[in-house]
Amino acid sequence: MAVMGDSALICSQIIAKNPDFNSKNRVIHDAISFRRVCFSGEKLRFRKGRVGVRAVMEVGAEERESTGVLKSLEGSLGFDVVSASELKKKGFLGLRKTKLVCTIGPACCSLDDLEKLALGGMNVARLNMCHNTIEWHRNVIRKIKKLNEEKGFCVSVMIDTEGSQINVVDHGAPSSVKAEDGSIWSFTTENFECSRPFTVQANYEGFAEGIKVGDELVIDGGMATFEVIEKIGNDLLCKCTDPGLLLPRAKLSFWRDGILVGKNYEPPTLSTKDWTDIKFGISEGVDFIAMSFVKDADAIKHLKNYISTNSSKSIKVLAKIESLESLHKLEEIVIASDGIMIARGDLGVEIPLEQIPTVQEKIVHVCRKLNKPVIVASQLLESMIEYPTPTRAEVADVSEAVRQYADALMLSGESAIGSFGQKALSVLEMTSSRMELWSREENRQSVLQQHLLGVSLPDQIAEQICNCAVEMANKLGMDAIFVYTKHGEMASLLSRNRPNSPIFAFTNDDSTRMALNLQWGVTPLLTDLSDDMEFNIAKTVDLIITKGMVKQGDVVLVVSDIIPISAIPTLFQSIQVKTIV
Ligand SMILES: Nc1ncnc2c1ncn2[C@@H]1O[C@H](COP(=O)(O)OP(=O)(O)OP(=O)(O)O)[C@@H](O)[C@H]1O
Ligand SMILES: CC(=O)C(=O)O
Ligand SMILES: [K+]
Ligand SMILES: [Mg+2]
Repeated sequence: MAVMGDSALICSQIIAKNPDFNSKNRVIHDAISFRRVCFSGEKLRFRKGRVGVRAVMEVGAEERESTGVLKSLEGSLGFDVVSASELKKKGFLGLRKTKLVCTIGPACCSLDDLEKLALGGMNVARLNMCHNTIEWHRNVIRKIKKLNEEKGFCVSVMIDTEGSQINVVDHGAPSSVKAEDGSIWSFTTENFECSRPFTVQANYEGFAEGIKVGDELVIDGGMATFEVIEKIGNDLLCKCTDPGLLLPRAKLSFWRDGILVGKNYEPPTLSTKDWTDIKFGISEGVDFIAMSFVKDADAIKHLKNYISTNSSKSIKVLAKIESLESLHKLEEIVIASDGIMIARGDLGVEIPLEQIPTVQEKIVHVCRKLNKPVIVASQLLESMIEYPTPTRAEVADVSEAVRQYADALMLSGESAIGSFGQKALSVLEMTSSRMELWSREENRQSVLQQHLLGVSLPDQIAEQICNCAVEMANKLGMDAIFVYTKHGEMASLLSRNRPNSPIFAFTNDDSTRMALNLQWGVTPLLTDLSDDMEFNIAKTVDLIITKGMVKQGDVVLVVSDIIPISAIPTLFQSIQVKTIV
């Protein structure tokens, strides 16, 4: 077995490097089903029996902690540094369940800043391709990967496409411009000199197509409103009817009789620039691509097909719900995608603001029903872009998203350009941990409504096993759930039930590990998995004991769906209970 070979190598390295490794380094080990005292340097017999292999593991783990030389042993357990230290400090129930996404921008792109965000609990770094150069993004991605590799973090990378919304390219001023009541403005796609006042350049050639005199042009969902008074070729002459600010890159939408118009002649979901950015993301090995302004499932399917033929690694495609159309086709989009982002910023431009809370709750619910991770994004702690404390209303908004059981929360400008990005992250971290604890203590968890996802019998069995496992873990107050999973399916089915105990997902697939970073309550661990499930379970439980992460009396529920060693072509799906003695 591969694991035995690796262990033998590690053991001989220890002996060679540490001739005076003495009895003080003795590892006294309480394991599940046996007790064994093992000395470093002891001649270990390598045979198929588990005792020999375990003994080597123990010596190796102790050695790594005393000198930090043998990183491969941390690898054999697969913990990232942040989860490992949280677990040691706070115990199983202290692990945060809600995942945190930070948008990386000029305010947090140095190696040092990124490391601070990683230490602060950032699970996913988001790069918005609307801003900055490809070179800048490449640099940031490489820094994150370097931190993961060299410092033991596990931060996934997401790129977010620019998308094809109609927005302002130029309004003749470096920052914002005020539109006064009754003032007349020309909206054009022509590139003009900065000296031309009252002129706004839009980014899309066909922006005025289908627009009629009398239609309303709304800026950023209500920052300012104009009435179209004349069409001159491709240009629109408009009168300001509701004064306000025009910001750089402000979004334009058209309304007729209180209904959004102009959707038939909008540009495609993925522009030429988006495809360039997607190719870049694939070449840099990002973990997620978030698609802006998704209209239907087709664009998602198209991108997923493209990735499956053009990327050597599996990259998850997230659909951003930020238009009226995407709300109308919500279920088909959720089914087609690998996850959802509720992009409340642009969504608030297309639907009345007072509808955002209920729409958010509905999307979170649909995602949980269909088992897709969901991110709540935009303006969570907006005031922290400028101020060091959040408003009470912002904290309440964050808590509500956690109470709704969103998988993840996202910082945008708060981290990208804000002065208090790390502090904003710690507000998310503390607020979500507090709400999770309250929900558990008050027994507020909402039970998953029965909705069978699986079509084939093995899928249905997996789903039922996960539902039962969580029910059992909650009822019996189990300390942790361990799951062994190749593609993350079982882990996500467990997460979907939002158990009280944390889920440790052991996988030997790096892209599965990085994708699980977005799933509620899952700590993904990259580890060697052998075909022998009993061996995997024994090995991982042992290592966790050795590293002081469990204590006597802890009860762990183990769920697995890996083909057993006999290579009989059947899936072996099981629930086991392990008590640490
Ligand atoms: N890479 C970057 N370089 C420069 N500025 C950035 C960068 N990323 C974000 N920002 C700034 O942070 C602000 C918030 O960022 P974010 O990407 O969340 O914008 P958004 O408008 O919510 O997203 P989207 O464009 O996807 O709708 C942006 O308006 C921009 O000023
Ligand atoms: C995140 C994003 O795209 C939005 O809120 O519009
Ligand atoms: K974007
Ligand atoms: Mg958006």
